[in-house]
Amino acid sequence: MSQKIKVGIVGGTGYTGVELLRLLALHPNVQLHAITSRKEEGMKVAEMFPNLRGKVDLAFSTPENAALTECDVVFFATPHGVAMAQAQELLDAGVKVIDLAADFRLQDTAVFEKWYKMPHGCPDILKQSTYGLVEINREKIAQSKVIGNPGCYPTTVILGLAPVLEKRLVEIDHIVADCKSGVSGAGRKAEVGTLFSEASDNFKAYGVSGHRHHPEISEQLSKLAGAEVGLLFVPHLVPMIRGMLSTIYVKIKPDALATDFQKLYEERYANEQFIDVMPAGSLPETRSVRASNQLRIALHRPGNGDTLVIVVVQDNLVKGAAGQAVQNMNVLFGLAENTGLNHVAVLP
Ligand SMILES: NC(=O)C1=CN([C@@H]2O[C@H](COP(=O)(O)OP(=O)(O)OC[C@H]3O[C@@H](n4cnc5c(N)ncnc54)[C@H](OP(=O)(O)O)[C@@H]3O)[C@@H](O)[C@H]2O)C=CC1
Ligand SMILES: CC(=O)N[C@@H](CCC(=O)OP(=O)(O)O)C(=O)O
Repeated sequence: MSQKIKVGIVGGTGYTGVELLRLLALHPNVQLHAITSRKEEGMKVAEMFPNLRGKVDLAFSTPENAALTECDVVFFATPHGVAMAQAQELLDAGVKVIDLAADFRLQDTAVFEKWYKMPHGCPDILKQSTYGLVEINREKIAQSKVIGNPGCYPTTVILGLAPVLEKRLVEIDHIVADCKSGVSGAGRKAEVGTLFSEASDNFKAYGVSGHRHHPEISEQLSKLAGAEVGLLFVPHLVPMIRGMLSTIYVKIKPDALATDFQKLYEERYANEQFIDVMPAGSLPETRSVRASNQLRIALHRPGNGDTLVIVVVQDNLVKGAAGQAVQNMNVLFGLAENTGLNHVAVLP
C-alpha cells in the first residue's frame, strides 16, 4: 500500500488511547490525523505523554472539531456508548470504525442493554459489525466496516478454549475461567479502587456474581462449541500495572482422553504469529508478553487425569485492547497482520 491510512482516535487520553498512539506512531502505513479529548482540547499530545515527544506532533481536539470524517479509520478508545452515537456519520463518510469498548461486541441488543444499562443506539449497524478476534474471524473482518474489538478477559478465555471447543473434545456445561488483571484494565480515570494505597499490596476477586464480560465470553464460546456453554468466570485484580493471566479448567470428554492436546493446539495456532503455544507443562508469565501483542498459552493435565488446565497470558492493553485493534486495522486494510506490531516483550 503506497498511500498512508489516515487514522483518527476518539479518546486519546485514556490508557488504551495512549497505547494506540504508541503503536501507531511507528506504524509505517499510518498517518495520525486526528486525536480527541474534551478535557485537554488544544494541548499537544507529546506535552501530556512525554514518551511520544518527537514521535507525535498532534494536539487534542474535541470530537466535534477533530475532522474525523476525513479519516480512513477511526478508533474509539472511549467508554461504552460513545462509538454507537457517532458510527453512522462516520460510515456515511466512508470511514471504518474500530470500537475498543463494547458497543459492537454482543450480538443480542437485549443482552447489551441488560449489562451496559443503556439502550443500544444503532442495532442496524451492530448487525453488520464483526467481533474483532482475528484468529477466529479473519475473513469476515477483512470484509467489514465496523469492528467490535474484544474485551481483554474474553480474548484470553476464547483463544484459550477455541481449539478444544471447535473439535468438541471437552464437556461444555461447567467451564471455569479464573482470570487476573493488572490495574490498568480499569482505565485512567480517577477512582478510589485504583489508588496506589488501595490496589498495591492487595489482591482481590470482584464481579463474582456477575461481570459484563460473562455474556461476551459465553456468546463466543457457544458459537465455537455449536451449543450453549455453562461458564463460571471470576475476575481478580492483582497489584501490577499491565498484564493478564487466565487459568481455565475444563473436563475432557471420556472418548477424548487419548487426545494429544499439545499437538492439537500447536496445529490450530501454527499460522498465528501472535499466539505462542508453549512447550507442554510451561508456566507462562505476564512479563513474557508485556508491551507486546503476543498471547502465550500453556497446557497442563495434572495427574494425567480428565481435567485440562489452560494457562493464558497477555498484556491487557496490547493484545487485550490497542494491539488487537491495530491487528484488526491491518486486516481491514489488507496489510500484513504484524505491521507495526513486532514488539518483543519487555523484561524484567
Ligand atoms: N484498559 C484496558 O485494559 C481495556 C479497556 N478497554 C475499553 O477501552 C475503552 C477505553 O478504555 P480506557 O483507555 O481504559 O479508558 P479511560 O477511562 O482511561 O479513557 C477514556 C477516554 O475517552 C474519552 N472520553 C470519555 N468520555 C467521552 C465521550 N463521551 N465522548 C468522547 N470521548 C470521551 C476520555 O477523554 P475526555 O474525557 O477528555 O474526552 C479519555 O480519553 C473502554 O471502553 C474500555 O472498557 C478494552 C479492553 C481493555
Ligand atoms: C481490572 C479491571 O477493572 N478491568 C476491567 C475490564 C477491562 C475492560 O476495560 O474491559 P471492557 O472493554 O469490556 O470495559 C473491569 O473488570 O471492568
